[in-house]
Amino acid sequence: MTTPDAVIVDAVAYAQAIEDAVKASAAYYAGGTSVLDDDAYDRLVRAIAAWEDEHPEQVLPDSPTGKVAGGAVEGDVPHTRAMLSLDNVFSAEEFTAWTASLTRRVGHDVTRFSVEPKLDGLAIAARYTRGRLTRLITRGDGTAGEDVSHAIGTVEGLPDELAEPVTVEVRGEVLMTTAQFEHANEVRTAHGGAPFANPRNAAAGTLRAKDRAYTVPMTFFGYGLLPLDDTGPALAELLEESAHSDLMTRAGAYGVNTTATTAVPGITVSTVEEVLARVAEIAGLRASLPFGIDGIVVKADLAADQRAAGSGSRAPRWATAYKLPAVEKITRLLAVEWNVGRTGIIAPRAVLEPVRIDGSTITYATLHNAADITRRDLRLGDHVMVHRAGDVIPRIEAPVAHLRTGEEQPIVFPEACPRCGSGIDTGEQRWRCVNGRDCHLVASLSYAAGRDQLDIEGLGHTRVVQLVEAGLVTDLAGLFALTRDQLLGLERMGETSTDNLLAALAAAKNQPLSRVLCALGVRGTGRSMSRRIARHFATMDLLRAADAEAIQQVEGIGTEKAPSIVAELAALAPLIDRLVAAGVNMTEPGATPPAPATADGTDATDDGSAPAVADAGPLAGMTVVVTGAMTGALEKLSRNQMNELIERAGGRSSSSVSKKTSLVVAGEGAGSKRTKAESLGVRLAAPDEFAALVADYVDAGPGTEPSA
Ligand SMILES: NC(=O)c1ccc[n+]([C@@H]2O[C@H](COP(=O)([O-])OP(=O)(O)OC[C@H]3O[C@@H](n4cnc5c(N)ncnc54)[C@H](O)[C@@H]3O)[C@@H](O)[C@H]2O)c1
Ligand SMILES: [Zn+2]
Repeated sequence: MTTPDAVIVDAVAYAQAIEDAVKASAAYYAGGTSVLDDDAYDRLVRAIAAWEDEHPEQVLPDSPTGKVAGGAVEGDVPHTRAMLSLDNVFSAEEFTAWTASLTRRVGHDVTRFSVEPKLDGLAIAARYTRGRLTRLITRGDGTAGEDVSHAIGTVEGLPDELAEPVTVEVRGEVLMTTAQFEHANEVRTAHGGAPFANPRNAAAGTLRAKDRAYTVPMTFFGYGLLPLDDTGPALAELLEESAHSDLMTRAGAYGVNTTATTAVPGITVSTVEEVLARVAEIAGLRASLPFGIDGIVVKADLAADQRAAGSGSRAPRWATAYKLPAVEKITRLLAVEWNVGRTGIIAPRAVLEPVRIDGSTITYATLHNAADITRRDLRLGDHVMVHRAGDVIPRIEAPVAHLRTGEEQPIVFPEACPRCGSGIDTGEQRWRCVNGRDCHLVASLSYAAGRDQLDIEGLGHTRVVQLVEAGLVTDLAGLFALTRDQLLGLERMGETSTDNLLAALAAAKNQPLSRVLCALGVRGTGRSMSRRIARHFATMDLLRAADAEAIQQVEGIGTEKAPSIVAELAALAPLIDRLVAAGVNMTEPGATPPAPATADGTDATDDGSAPAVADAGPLAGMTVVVTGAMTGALEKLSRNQMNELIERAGGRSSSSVSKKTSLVVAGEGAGSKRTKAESLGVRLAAPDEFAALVADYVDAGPGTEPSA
């Protein structure tokens, strides 16, 4: 209930709203997919009710308000006693108010409540004659339902024969458990049918379907037991006078399934506080239940109290549904991402148009595997029913196929591992990178060897795969332990390439700390962040000694990122130690280490001496943006190397031009950034001019100190 109700402005909109609601209800109760999720439907009905309050003389006969099933369903088998809906409460306050009105109607405080889960299926009346199940009837409009006796034998928990030869009517909910729902959709799609949107929908559709080529099981939970016309007078009276909880015990003894068999059995309690405690308990178990519930039903347990409270035309006054937040919403599928897990499993993940479900905004949902996508015929742009319960990862239940516009696009499956670029083993339902558990290693080594990190020439992706597959390297440090013989033993590895690779590896050991950090792949720190950290701490030792608070001194690192960087570095400690042992440089040339903190925790520089952070260099205090192609002395530098150069010279590199930019180095072909700099009056420099400005820093290659 986070979205406000729609407001109906005139009679035309009112009539349209009624038509929409009736159509949605008809689909909802018949097992079709409603174009509205429950929240949207409830909001629409509330808007209709609000308009009717203002215009009581214009209420249309089709209006869903005040009717069982919104008046959208009919039936031709009369019920012995009306099968009603339930009124709702949404909070402890509303519930307490409800008990107060119950007290008024009954004439005294109700001191025995029955509390049971509100099962999310559909109501059914099962008639037993001398112990044999003879007829199944849906709720219909409440006074008459539809005969669905064809479903006898497919509903677990509703035995063909009771333990006693009694003539009674059992009422309860038919639903599909999560497992039954998945099975039903498998069978259904195998028969060419469209998958059901959710278990409730599947149960409604399955119960009403006649002459299907297949049957799929459902489950029944009883919550009512009453006499039929030919029930013997003694039993009839007993049933009329029994408390709800006793009727449930009796139903169980007859062999009917009830909530007593679940993790959330119906119980009786005597106070409002106890009811609320049980509500909280059931709500807490909701996500772990093997079937859906959408609330908790609270009933006056004693027959006398129920009689005294009576019933309205739509709902009894002696019971109410304490509704839980909806766990399903309709939203759109925008994209599918493919992520590689620790074991190399490649799993699709749905990117959704953000939608609020049960208090959180959902933007991703699991999609299990590729076959699952195909089976459910999901397409990009589809409206989809998304389910989220508790902390369980949200999942897409099904596309709302009749909302398709024709603009939907097929979902493209990856042809290579999205992490390491190797092949994909599609032999099983769950796709897997051919490198399996080593996928991550291949990817992280390839990344570490990349041009902007350790820049190890000759160590491309294929070579990395080769090294990993041969078992020669198991982590980054292993690269530096490779021997000439080991390399020569590899396929397509001649003397020259071996020596070149060894030389490249030796040179890589002299890369500055910023690049080593980046190569380590510390989560949350890309290239520029690694540079900022390295310049701030100057040495790996000082960085490793820093706590979260100290790391927050680095620009751009906040309270969230800092502890995670500390944790990552701690986890990487053994690897860092091995890199140090292998002789890898762990200092940042040109950076001055921060001054140590004094005993009282303040910076030593607080006494007015020079600030610890190096502010020397020709670019001190400047923010510099590079655009276009570099020429002259800078020609060979990649964009990343240019940024390194700027930072060595005391500046700050940035990729976008703003009023805060101090200087834009505009090379050949510079376009919009140059124009923007001009319009903002930001200083521009040609590559040669800039090269002269930072001349002292240009040649400061890996591991060398600036000549200044
Ligand atoms: N999405 C749509 O288009 C659409 C259309 C119509 C209705 N709806 C939804 O249906 C709901 C209202 O419909 P309703 O009248 O079928 O249900 P309800 O919420 O009014 O509840 C009454 C029903 O609860 C069930 N129930 C479950 N456990 C029970 C228990 N322990 N004791 C007694 N009854 C129990 C019974 O089937 C009973 O008929 C609304 O929440 C609405 O959002 C949605
Ligand atoms: Zn891979």
